[in-house]
Amino acid sequence: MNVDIGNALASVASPGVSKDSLERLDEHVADAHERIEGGMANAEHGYEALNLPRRTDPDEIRSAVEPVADADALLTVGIGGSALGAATITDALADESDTEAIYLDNVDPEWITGHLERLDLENTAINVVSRSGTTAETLANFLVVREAFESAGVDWTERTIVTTGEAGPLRELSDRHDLPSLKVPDGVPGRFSALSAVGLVAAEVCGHDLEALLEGAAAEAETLSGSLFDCPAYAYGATTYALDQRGAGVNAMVPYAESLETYAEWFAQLWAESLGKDDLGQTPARALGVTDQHSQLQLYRAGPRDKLVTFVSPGDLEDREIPETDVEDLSYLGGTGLGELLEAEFEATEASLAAAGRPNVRIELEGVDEYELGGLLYGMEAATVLAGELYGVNTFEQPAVEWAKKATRGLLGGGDFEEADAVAEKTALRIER
Ligand SMILES: O=P(O)(O)OC[C@H]1O[C@H](O)[C@H](O)[C@@H](O)[C@@H]1O
Repeated sequence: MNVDIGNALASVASPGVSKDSLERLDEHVADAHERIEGGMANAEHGYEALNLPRRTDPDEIRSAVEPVADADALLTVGIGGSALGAATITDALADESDTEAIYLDNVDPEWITGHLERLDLENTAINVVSRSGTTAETLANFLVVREAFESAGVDWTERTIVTTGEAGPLRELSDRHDLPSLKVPDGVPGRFSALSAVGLVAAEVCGHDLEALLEGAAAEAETLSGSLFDCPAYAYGATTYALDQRGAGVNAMVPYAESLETYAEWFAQLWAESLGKDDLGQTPARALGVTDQHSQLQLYRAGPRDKLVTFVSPGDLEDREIPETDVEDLSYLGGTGLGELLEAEFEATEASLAAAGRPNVRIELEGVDEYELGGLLYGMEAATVLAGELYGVNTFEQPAVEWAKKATRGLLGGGDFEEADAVAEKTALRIER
């Protein structure tokens, strides 16, 4: 990926960052890079994720999924980092696949029932993913899915792959039923695990090229260096950090490709959980080009000056011609392509923000394929790690999320957790109809 930070400069935007400030920040980038390189070399928790392009073994994944390789549908049961990386990949590359990829990452009972009633379970495979093996939503959904398979007379043990940590309830269950299983690599937090089995099992079942995904990521890894001016990922991490320091507390991720909508969800988790701590962090927002030009753009161009917009330009998409028309006012559209229109809208929107002095950054891809996607995922992970170093936070923990997990467990009688008491102590001021 390439990154263009021109529209984030103080000469264009406010808040903006001057070239001089970026040069001063570059000294901190050099220190941060040294820390990151050391962490990678010593396989330290979190930093190890940046080694995945070299460590992940596609053959191991291929052999684990062999028993279900012919599935018409793959039900991935997982949440957060155990679903969004895989979903980003299979949604982005969906056109190349005959297998329907479904992600059960919510416990909405009607929605789950709808999927289970609709699918031909005999030709459906289950991909259960949980790093900890204890996440209530994932385990509950798995129990429900399992029972649906049993009721339909389908042997779920023949149709299930498990990806989890070394130990825990899901590992035990997988051992007990002798299920094909893969391990979430040590030192790799869920939201950084897209390029491991966590993200790649679904990609393999859907027929995507794992080697190309990893090669794209490895090429991005090659760019990591001690200067933001030599490394697109660091340029992004450092610029967003500098803009946040100057008041851009919101980062709206706006891919200009329908296929990358899920990528914005993945990025939101990565950015929010990694950097949102110690009263610091930048709030990720999600939007889609061109659709949200007609809903959110007004706010981004004329609302409070607290936002950075990050565009993802997908490069050339396979175009579709817009037919000629004899309606005079529409004649400018005839003979062009939808892709051309998309590109023009993107450039116009980018220019409109710059003209209003609103900071924006452009991430450029050369198409949406495995190689480019691998580079994008890796690049944004590296950007996040770099930003975490600059903020001085612990990028790889998420203690604030654990609090609500304990409260939920306490409420359901799954143990004695003082966090659950806070639910009963809620302050109420209800206005009734
Ligand atoms: O993979 P799991 O252990 O099931 O965790 C799934 C998700 O749940 C948590 O609440 C964390 O905040 C996420 O970072 C994690 O990705």
